[in-house]
Amino acid sequence: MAAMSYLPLWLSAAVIAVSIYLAFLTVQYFLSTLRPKDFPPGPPAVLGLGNLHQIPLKKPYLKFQEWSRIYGEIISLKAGTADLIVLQSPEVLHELLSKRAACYSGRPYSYISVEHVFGEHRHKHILNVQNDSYLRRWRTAAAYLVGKNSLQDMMPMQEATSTTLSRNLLKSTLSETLRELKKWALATPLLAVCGQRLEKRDPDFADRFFSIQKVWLELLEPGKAPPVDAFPFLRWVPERFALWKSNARMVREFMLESYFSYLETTLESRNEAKKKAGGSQRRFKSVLSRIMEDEEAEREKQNAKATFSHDELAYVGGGLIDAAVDTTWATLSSFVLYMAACPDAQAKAHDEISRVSPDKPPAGDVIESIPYIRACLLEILRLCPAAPNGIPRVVSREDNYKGFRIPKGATVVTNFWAMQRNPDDYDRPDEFLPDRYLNHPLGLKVGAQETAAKRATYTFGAGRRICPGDQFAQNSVLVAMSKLLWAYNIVPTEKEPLDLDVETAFHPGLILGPEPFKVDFVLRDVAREEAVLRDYDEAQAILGGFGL
Ligand code: HEM
Repeated sequence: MAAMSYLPLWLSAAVIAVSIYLAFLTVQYFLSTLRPKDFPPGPPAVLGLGNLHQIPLKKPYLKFQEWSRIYGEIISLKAGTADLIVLQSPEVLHELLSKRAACYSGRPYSYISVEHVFGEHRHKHILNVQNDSYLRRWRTAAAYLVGKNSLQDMMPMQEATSTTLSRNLLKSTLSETLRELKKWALATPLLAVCGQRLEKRDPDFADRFFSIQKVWLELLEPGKAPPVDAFPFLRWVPERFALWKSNARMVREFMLESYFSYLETTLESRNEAKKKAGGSQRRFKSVLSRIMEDEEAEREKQNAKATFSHDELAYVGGGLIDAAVDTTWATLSSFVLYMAACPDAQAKAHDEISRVSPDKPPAGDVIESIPYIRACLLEILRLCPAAPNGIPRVVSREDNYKGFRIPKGATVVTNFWAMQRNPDDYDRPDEFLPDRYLNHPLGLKVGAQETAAKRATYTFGAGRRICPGDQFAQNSVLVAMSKLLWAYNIVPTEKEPLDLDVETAFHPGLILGPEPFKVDFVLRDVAREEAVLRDYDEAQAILGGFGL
């Protein structure tokens, strides 16, 4: 105060005003880390931190599940000043994401992704597309993965990559086995989306793809990347102290290179097809080539609808492939792990596949006649959802659910993990019991409440942003598993039982896939080797017939 008396009056007044303002901001900051009374319930928040210290950086869905038992189907958390809403029941998922889609279909802003990875293409990447007319256009285009006829057209591609996987496993050493599953997971959407065979790319493309994808997922993972959204000052740390900046650049460069290469491949094959027009060859139309065909037709019309630019198309293709690979890989790998760990279930699956396809590896249409293997897939999707917390949404305007206020700007997380392990719905929910789906189409236990919101799986999300690759992914995994089960016994390499514990056997990142595990693919009998090779040759001939 003594020092102030030497300052001119106006300066003293300014210092006091600034101090009051800063004090006000500080109080406001601290108060906004506490949960308002009318928000959905949740664990008590601490002044200054909210619930930040209680939200685990790894496998948060386990903690959310614990909280669902205490606080119910919808909880709210304060991550510092940010609001987080966790949906934990099919009913709240259906009500908010499907019925109130207008309010819950945007994606939250992520500084690292938007500013450092997407850059000038920020409005084109599906992970950052908001609930607007571009989303509708994007989703209409991706519908080539959804309709019944489109799924049928894709089937030869899924057969071909599954046959290649089965053939490659004949000669794979243990360390190569899991890599083969990854290559399959990339090869399938690559063929479907841009009509390119993985074998026709650089030999190191798959390895580069997976190492960059790992870096990319870590940049999205709380705990691996610094919390630059909660603490903006971290954005200004120079690159030499902020590894995430160079990692984001690496992801961005690979994204540009790969996305535009998918588009170039499609353009080349379309040009080739045009040159050969009138020839007898049937050509496969990938998702991107179908979109281009539609767009050309649209441009020829007067009053044409808006069409995609070259760059937008590259991002449609790239976004689809990126979203497909790790999720499908995780699902197939979990399936393989559970088959090896549960020999009784595998024996039933073997019986079923031998019944429907006694003499040769099954074709794609087998997926219509394997209810037990389908039940195994549903059980894998229930127990090991590849994205247990989905992809976050943002609330676009304030809403109210059963008297609870849901604030504008809150991030919404869907906890499929808790929904799919709820003992009120499922008998012995933590166990692998595929028969539950034979006893009830939704896998529900006797006496479980059946509401319109209940589904066989929630793993693909809900509402306007539901996964567009849902059926395509399920078909891919079913065809691959059918071919693998036809040819092989999947057995643990070592005597000890395989670990299935989510805490130790599964990766803690955003995608829930198994940590490396040891299994052998042992031919069920030697005669099957020749059949697998023949199946592979036939698939190659089919791809050749399609001009691939
Ligand atoms: C088992 C495999 C898969 C799982 C578990 C899975 C799961 C999911 C989930 C949970 C979402 C977020 C949905 C929501 O916000 O409600 C999503 C979005 C998405 N998925 Fe999948 N997915 C799988 C396979 C695929 C495949 C094969 C493709 C494409 C070929 C694909 C393309 C996408 C795209 C483009 C989005 C973003 C959609 C949007 O934001 O509008 N997914 N997926």
